[in-house]
Amino acid sequence: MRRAALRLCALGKGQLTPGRGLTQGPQNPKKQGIFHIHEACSPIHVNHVRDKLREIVGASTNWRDHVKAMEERKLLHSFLAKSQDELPPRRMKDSYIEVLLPLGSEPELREKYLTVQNTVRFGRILEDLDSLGVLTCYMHNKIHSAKMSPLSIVTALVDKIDMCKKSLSPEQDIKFSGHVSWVGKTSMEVKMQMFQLHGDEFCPVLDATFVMVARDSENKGPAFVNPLILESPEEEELFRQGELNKGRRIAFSSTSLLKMAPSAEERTTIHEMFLSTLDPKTISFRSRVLPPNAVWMENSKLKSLEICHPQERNIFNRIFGGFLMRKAYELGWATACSFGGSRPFVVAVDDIMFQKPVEVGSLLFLSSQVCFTQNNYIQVRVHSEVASLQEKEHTTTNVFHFTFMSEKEVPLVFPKTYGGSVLMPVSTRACL
Ligand SMILES: CCCCCCCCCCCCCCCCCC(=O)SCCNC(=O)CCNC(=O)[C@H](O)C(C)(C)COP(=O)(O)OP(=O)(O)OC[C@H]1O[C@@H](n2cnc3c(N)ncnc32)[C@H](O)[C@@H]1OP(=O)(O)O
Repeated sequence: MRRAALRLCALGKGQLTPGRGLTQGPQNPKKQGIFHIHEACSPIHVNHVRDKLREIVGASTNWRDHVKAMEERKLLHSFLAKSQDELPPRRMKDSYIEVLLPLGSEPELREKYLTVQNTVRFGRILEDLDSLGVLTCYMHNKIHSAKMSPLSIVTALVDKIDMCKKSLSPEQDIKFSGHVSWVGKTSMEVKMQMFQLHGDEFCPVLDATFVMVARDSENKGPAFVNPLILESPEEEELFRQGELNKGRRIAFSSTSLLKMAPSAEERTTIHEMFLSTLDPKTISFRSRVLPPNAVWMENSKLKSLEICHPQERNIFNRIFGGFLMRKAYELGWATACSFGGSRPFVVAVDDIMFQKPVEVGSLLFLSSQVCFTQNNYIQVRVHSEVASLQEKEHTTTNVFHFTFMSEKEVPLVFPKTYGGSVLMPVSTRACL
């Protein structure tokens, strides 16, 4: 949570420009990143991405046959490598894909992506990014002699998504691109970009970094991925960033407030915030009052429940990560909207960790709250838990962090409890 907080701090101070800046003019996407490496690529239609994934994995098209399809996948076990050295290295361009979302030319498709404010549903974009990320990884690990892959590739982490534009038009075509930019032993980092047609050029609107993990054919244990060969200084730099990201994630998880107490500076900030909410008319620690233009964090909460029907399954008969993200995002958006009292625009998404798969048939409990605000910015945390219909026990599957920009300046949020102040990014408060 603390890194997301620091990003908001930087946004508030104008230090951090999401992506390439909100007012970016038209650019030629072929000139960016590693685009020039694959000039001849023709984009896949967005509807074909899932069909391709289904073919690669051999997933059933109806729920009735899902057990049989999974039994067939067991046979692919023998194609799994015993070590990474057995696998041929791949270039970044081997996994490079472009996907077209023709909102401009296909009005029937537009309906699925449309908001009532005549913008594009970001939740749908999250679903497309998730599917594209997985397809990119299958391209990287493609066995040319086999139609089906022995790997089950799952989303482990949405490291970050930065929007470079406030809102997207539902009437202009969108193009996605993605490629594997770093590999470990069983994990891969994927970089994705999104562009929207403006005049006759595709302009950048979003940058995303996801981490995918390869599992065996039954999705029960880890599986090796093909190594990566680097062909230019640009690719070496992307790979180096991937290494740094891995190190940062390890360091970040070891400083989690679930594992260690707040630092002296953080404790001081928490205490000062607590003191600022004490009623000056009493000398009691129990008598709390809100400072002007502030809201108790607890009063910003919204909750929802989803039943995870088979329709929302992924190719491995678990619940599709993109669906979980869409539902969490929409609850987060509603939380920001009701808190700020005006229309929020998503600015960034950080650190969505997929800790456990969600089984089909589970009950999905989402709970969302504002955990920090600054000027027009609202940071929302959505916590997701599942329970089966039979067992009452709840298990956390994800924690989502969304940063929104509201049309109007928003109130401050104050935690009433120690738990609330730990959720609050104290390091961000310290930088106010
Ligand atoms: C039309 C009809 C339709 C028919 C049906 C088809 C329906 C189609 C509709 C959907 C289509 C699209 C589907 C596309 C698929 C989407 C994917 C998903 O949904 S997936 C669903 C959503 N996702 C899920 O459900 C996943 C749930 N999570 C899990 O299962 C596990 O936490 C785990 C497998 C991710 C890691 O398990 P763990 O025991 O920790 O594993 P290990 O210790 O063994 O480490 C292995 C490697 O992983 C690394 N690593 C680990 N964590 C992270 C991290 N946070 N950050 C970074 N890295 C991480 C670690 O460093 C190591 O790397 P390396 O050193 O080897 O390189």
